[in-house]
Amino acid sequence: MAMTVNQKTSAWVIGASGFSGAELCRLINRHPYLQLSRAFASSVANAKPLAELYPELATVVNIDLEVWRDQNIDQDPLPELVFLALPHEASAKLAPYFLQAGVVVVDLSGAFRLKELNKYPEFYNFKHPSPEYLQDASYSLMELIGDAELNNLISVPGCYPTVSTLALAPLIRENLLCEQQVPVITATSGVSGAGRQATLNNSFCSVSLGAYAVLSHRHQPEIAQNLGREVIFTPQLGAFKRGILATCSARLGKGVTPAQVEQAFQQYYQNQTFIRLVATPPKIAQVENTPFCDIYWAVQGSNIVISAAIDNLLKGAASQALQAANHKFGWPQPSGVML
Ligand SMILES: NC(=O)C1=CN([C@@H]2O[C@H](COP(=O)(O)OP(=O)(O)OC[C@H]3O[C@@H](n4cnc5c(N)ncnc54)[C@H](OP(=O)(O)O)[C@@H]3O)[C@@H](O)[C@H]2O)C=CC1
Ligand SMILES: CC(=O)N[C@@H](CCC(=O)OP(=O)(O)O)C(=O)O
Repeated sequence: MAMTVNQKTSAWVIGASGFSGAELCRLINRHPYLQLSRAFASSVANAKPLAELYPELATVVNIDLEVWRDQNIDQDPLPELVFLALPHEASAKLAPYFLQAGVVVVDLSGAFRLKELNKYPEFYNFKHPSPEYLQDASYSLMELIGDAELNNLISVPGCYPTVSTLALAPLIRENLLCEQQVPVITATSGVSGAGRQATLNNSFCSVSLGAYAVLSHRHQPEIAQNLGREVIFTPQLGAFKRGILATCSARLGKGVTPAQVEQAFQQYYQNQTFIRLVATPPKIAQVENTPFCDIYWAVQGSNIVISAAIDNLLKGAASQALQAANHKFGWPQPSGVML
């Protein structure tokens, strides 16, 4: 049975020891309508106060992490809302149990983002354990879904797809891009995008600006699905902690003017709290630790370059997840999101 604590809606975070999960705990902790009732890690070593893993949260978020066990679903009073900040395959297995118990699931992984089942073995390297949920999952790029209702399974967009889609969607939806020319997206992420688990590739001495997963990254089909057309997407890893800067280059359709481009961006985003249309190319520092996506564009003849930036752990993950929860439960969009 779902639980409401002190008039607030009860929420769990599973994966709270990870980077996105910890950000979520921080945001939920001061959300006016949500109560962070429990938070889970997977390893016994992380069964400790969250602030011991993230000292900056000391006196800010007072919660002890518990070790997640599947029996929690059958044995414990359940929350109304659960955030899954887990590896993709773990989310794909766990989400159905909560859904069957009537709990709203906000999943930060890629487990339910793609509608085509056969993309999972190809891009995620696993056979999907719960394919029947793929079509029902609501993909929550909030600035582009308008007033559409969200189902009980909410799939939060990936970090690169968030910034890339927000940069290109108004132009594509308004039919302003040349059909024959494939948009090219090159995006550089900070190392926190790879999660908290230390590996040689993300260690301090190894990271040096470079491309990876060229023409094979799992976010390519997600961006293409969002935009309804092919893109060339190249992710890069940069030697900084957090943030993504995406550069999108494309060709405008015949006769399309800079004024039409301006109008498209204004029409889509002028009332969106978390999009800022900026007059100079954004820098990562201006969006770091914020829930904003900053978008700049320049047109020369029929060429257009859009430069957009987000914080991967907030707009690319935790704050965007809260935007979706706010929409689902009918709370004002900025609740718990605006810093
Ligand atoms: N980092 C980013 O920029 C973004 C991440 N995401 C997505 O969010 C999800 C979390 O990412 P991130 O925070 O980076 O990941 P981390 O690697 O930092 O954290 C993963 C979390 O999941 C827990 N966990 C791992 N396996 C299991 C399991 N089988 N059952 C229960 N808990 C488990 C870990 O616990 P423990 O620490 O104890 O092992 C940890 O709390 C991923 O799907 C990721 O793709 C989405 C957008 C951006
Ligand atoms: C720098 C880095 O490694 N970034 C991750 C993407 C970030 C992420 O967590 O991906 P989702 O948004 O799909 O969950 C990667 O390329 O796999």
